[in-house]
Amino acid sequence: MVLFSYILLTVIFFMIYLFLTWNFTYWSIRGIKGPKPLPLFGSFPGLVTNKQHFADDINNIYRKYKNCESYVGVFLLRSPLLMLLEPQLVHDVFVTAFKHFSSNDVAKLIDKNKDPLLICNPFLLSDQEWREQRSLVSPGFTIARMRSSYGTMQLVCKSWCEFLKHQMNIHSKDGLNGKDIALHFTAENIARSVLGISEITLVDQITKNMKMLSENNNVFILYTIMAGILPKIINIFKVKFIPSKCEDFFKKLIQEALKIYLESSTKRRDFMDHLMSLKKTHNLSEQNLISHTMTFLIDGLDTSATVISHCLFLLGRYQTVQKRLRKEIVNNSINGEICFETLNELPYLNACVYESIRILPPGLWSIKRCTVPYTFTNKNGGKVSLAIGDSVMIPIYAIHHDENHYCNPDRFQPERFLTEDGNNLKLLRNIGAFLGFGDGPRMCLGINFATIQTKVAIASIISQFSVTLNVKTKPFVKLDPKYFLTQQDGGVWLNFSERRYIT
Ligand code: HEM
Repeated sequence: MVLFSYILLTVIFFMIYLFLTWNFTYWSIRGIKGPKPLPLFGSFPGLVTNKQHFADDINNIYRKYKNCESYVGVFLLRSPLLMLLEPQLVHDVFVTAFKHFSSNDVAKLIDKNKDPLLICNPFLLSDQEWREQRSLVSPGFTIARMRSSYGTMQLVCKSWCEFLKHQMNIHSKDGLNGKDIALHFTAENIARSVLGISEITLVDQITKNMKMLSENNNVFILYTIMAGILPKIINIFKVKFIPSKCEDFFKKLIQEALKIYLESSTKRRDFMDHLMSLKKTHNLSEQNLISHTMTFLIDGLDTSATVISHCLFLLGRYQTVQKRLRKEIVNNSINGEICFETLNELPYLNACVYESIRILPPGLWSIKRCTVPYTFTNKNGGKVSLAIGDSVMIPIYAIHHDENHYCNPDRFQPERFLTEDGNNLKLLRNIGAFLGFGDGPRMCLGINFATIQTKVAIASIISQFSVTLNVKTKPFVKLDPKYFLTQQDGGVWLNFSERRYIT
């Protein structure tokens, strides 16, 4: 009996082992090199063990192979991915060969019937649906529309700085949590300048619900892991991405915003106004209006807060950069305020924001699906042909930290984004070395709003406060393995001391 149980257990373990490893030859039989995958973990143990961040696992593979290969075969748990190591190939995927890779891989995990708030989000759409929805909303993101929200953004900054002074009085020893205060700002800013809502209790609830969605969405995280082990599961069932409680909250919030717009007697020229004109011209349903507005909250709130908190972290760590930035801001302010056109053209502020996004990009990697067969050529002359449904991984964080493109890559050095003709960013993007907002036809739709929102927040803080790192903050850049998203290890804790004399 004991012997029988022993044999049965061995057979079961062997079957599980076979199941977990049978497709690990996917790349080797195509002649593609890559790290030896581990059963269950695939090529990225950090994803399961939490010992190091998933993006650091990617970075290790990138660094090991980049000098001899243009791409390697890797496994996300059990799912095969072709990881690109040469920025030029990455640029091809985003721009020149876009039609071959026009879908985001994550879209396959979402069921739009279960998540009606996501039905119009361009990030999750493919083919004709994506083209239609993106072209419908794009005119809502023009610089002219952003300009019309700028006055409100400045008011939000004022109340945010007052909030910080108050918080510092209460928590002077512990410092303030950079991500929390940045989320407070982006939530209030989007609530007031996009939704037209100014009730502060709602702002707190927006932050709470967004955190639930991005940090504590355990069901969806578990489902993503299961889909990595059993890819076919996505054809059988999908889970809801937005928990019902959050969905109800956001739906009511946006319905309230639509009501405020309709009842207001002043003409607005903002994003909401664009959506309302679409309602008339394209017969947009209320559900579509709500979903387009939700895109702003889902894609824009946490990403911008991440950039603001990390930019403050790096400015706190590099005091000479902070002083130079303050000088630029103060010299270009009139009565403590910067006008919209000037804000857009401050070169050092721009460079600080882009350098923060380079060092700690909110999108650490990207996975694109092959939509039309495509062949990549390796630097050693080999080739690999991808079929529809194969996926490529773009190691954004690793490319941003590659010393071939950025010397001393961990150093915060905004000067690298300054050139006399101001073209350095364009150059880096064209060689596939800067991907903070993606590139090509699917490049971040909210880039104008995101950069203005981030710059106005940083300018207000730096002109009014000296920012230093609290002792709780680890000074060297390292991703926190406990979070799937971008977060400095241990969090960002900041001290703000009010500046009495503007110099
Ligand atoms: C600093 C803040 C932000 C960063 C760093 C950022 C970054 C990105 C990145 C890397 C992508 C993916 C591009 C790709 O894989 O092809 C993206 C897509 C997108 N972003 Fe942003 N984003 C930010 C803020 C915003 C805001 C405020 C919005 C407002 C609506 C927004 C809306 C979108 C949308 C709709 C897409 C999908 C575009 C498409 O697939 O056609 N983002 N963003």
